Amino acid sequence: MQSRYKKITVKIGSNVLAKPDGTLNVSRMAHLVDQIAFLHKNGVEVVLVSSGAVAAGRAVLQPAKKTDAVSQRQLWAALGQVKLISRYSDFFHEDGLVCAQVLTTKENFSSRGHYLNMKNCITTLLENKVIPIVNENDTISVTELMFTDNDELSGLIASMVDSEALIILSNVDGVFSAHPDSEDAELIERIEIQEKEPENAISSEQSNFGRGGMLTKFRIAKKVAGDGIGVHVANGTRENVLINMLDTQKELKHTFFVPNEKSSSGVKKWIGYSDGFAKGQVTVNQGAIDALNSEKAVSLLPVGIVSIDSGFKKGDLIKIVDESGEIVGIGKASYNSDKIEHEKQSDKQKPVVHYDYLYLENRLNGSS
Ligand SMILES: Nc1ncnc2c1ncn2[C@@H]1O[C@H](COP(=O)(O)OP(=O)(O)O)[C@@H](O)[C@H]1O
Ligand SMILES: N[C@@H](CCC(=O)OP(=O)(O)O)C(=O)O
Repeated sequence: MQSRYKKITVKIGSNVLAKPDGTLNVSRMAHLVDQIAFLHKNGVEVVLVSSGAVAAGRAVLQPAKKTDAVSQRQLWAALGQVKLISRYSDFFHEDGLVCAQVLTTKENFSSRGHYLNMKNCITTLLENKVIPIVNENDTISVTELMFTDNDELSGLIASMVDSEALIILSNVDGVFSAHPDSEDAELIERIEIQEKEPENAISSEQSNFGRGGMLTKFRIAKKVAGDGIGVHVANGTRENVLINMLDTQKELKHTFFVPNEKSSSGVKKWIGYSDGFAKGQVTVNQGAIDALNSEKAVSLLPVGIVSIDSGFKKGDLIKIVDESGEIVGIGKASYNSDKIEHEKQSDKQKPVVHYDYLYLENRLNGSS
């Protein structure tokens, strides 16, 4: 088989792995594992991000007494992750492969040190021909510390390991022009990163077992494609979906988010996905926005800052917003916010955020 890619991240959604009664669809799991093993034997490195722990745990037992939603989820995830990974381990073993479990939390992405440790672990597994299976550590990730869903996590992982493509498998053929159940819904086969979100076409409601829904897939796919990684959203319940997608001789109906031509550097990618951990915020004027988004490598100078919305220290991540509050980018502060006014008086202003530590939301024209 001639493969389109040599390194991919595959995300399998809860809806792909759960049967209507919530129990694990083991035959589907086995089929997906067989496809991954086939790709692996054809020289494709695969990182798997798999949901399904909560769905698998739900089928194991019901709580003995009335339990709040968070405790119930922790119970099911803790029970279900064991079932999930042991099934994967058995199926990969049958195909002559070894898999490993990587559990993570959103907080692990906030520290550059933890981020690099995780990257090193996954890279080492890949070098040893092991299939890493990543999931959120649902037992400790609760409420505000959670990823929106595993789509967000898969985007972070794809970017972290420098995948050529991210493949998001759900229970629909891709992104539709309206809810897939409605009569006039059509599959959108190609989405450019400049395209606006069809907010009213994509309902935010989730399917039976999913967490984030199609809207989060759309948002994360655009962000990942902006970093130069092609994103495919396809139906994981279809036979041979992964092989048909990767084989250059085959065609598969699905949605493809066209990647930006240039990719961002490692540190910029990490900064780009860490907006939830920003400590400070500055508002910038239109002149600064135009300069930052130009073809040139431009750092953020104090002169473009209209206001300091929340103070920060040297080394903190800060959000950069426009005058209507829209996010322009995120960067690492070169000095404390209380120095900005003093710097503004200087003939040779030092950048508040150096270009090398600046991640722009609008990376449409090949700029990074
Ligand atoms: N415009 C749309 N195109 C495709 N799917 C949509 C759209 N609007 C809503 N959805 C729903 O999004 C669901 C998939 O998201 P989600 O529930 O998070 O699944 P998963 O568990 O695979 O991550 C689909 O089952 C579908 O019903
Ligand atoms: N970590 C959870 C995944 C929840 C989740 O994000 O599900 P999905 O919307 O299917 O990606 C689990 O394993 O059940």
